[in-house]
Amino acid sequence: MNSTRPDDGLVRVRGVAKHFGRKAAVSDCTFTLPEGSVTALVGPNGAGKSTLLSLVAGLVTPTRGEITVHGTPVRGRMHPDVSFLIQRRPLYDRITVREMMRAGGALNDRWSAERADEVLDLLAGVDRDAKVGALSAGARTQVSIALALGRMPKVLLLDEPLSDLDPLARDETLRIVMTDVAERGTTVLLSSHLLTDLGDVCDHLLLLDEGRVQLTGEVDGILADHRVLVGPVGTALPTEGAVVDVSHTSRQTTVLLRGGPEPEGWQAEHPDLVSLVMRYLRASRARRAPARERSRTGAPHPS
Ligand SMILES: Nc1ncnc2c1ncn2[C@@H]1O[C@H](COP(=O)(O)OP(=O)(O)OP(=O)(O)O)[C@@H](O)[C@H]1O
Repeated sequence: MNSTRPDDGLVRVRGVAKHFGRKAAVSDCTFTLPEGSVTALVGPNGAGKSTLLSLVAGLVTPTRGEITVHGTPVRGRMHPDVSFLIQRRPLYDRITVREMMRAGGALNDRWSAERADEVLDLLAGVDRDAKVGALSAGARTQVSIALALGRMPKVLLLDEPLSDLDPLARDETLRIVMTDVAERGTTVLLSSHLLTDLGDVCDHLLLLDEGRVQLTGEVDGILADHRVLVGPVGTALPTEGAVVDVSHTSRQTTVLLRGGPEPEGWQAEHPDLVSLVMRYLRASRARRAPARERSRTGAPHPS
């Protein structure tokens, strides 16, 4: 019986940190992934996304904190309900797709050849007799996803599944993942820098910066909690809510505001996912930039 209440989330991460020597790759991360949710994991290079995915997968042991899947701790071992597609698809190029699938069956205690086959049959289908090394980047990704889903996971972790793919292959890869979500209610955590591709498929967002969670929750709620304000240069910044990012042209100032009432003197609208994340990323870069850069972009000084 599943002892996890729905509002507990299928995946729970509490106070998790991971240090590599003196470097904190992930610090004090707390979030939940509700069952059946599709979460975009975004953040600048080096934010800790791959480390966080490896922690949830159980491939890396946290320095502090606890991760559970379905109430069972994940610590230093791959959880049976989790599949992880790592960034560099580890496939054997010299064998055929059929042999690769057989290897998948031999290496996993729980394996559905039928499920893996279904994934290979999606879209144009993958030739089982082709050598893995001869496949296109899109077909390689499809084989990797077939191997991941053949394990019948409840949680699918994807690290940059769309990198190196052309727009059609990106779209098709996301369709394969979303088919699994629709048919089996799989919970997905997916890291990517390709924000426009994520907007259509992700209902939750996890934004990391310097190893820390900046935003987490339902996309709709996060967007509703933010406003993009546009006003003439010199308009006083809002005093309520949190100013995330400020940018100027010669005539107008644009502000990303989190929370607070709609301020007077500004034109306000809620951002879309891409503009929200872009403004957080720019604010993050400005925080790390020298003071000279901060004064050029008008970004707020780190508090
Ligand atoms: N095995 C390791 N040993 C030492 N440092 C590491 C190790 N793995 C990651 N790091 C460091 O931890 C930080 C986070 O790295 P990580 O790869 O998780 O970031 P990321 O958000 O996935 O980056 P990218 O978008 O560039 O893939 C970086 O500073 C990285 O250099």
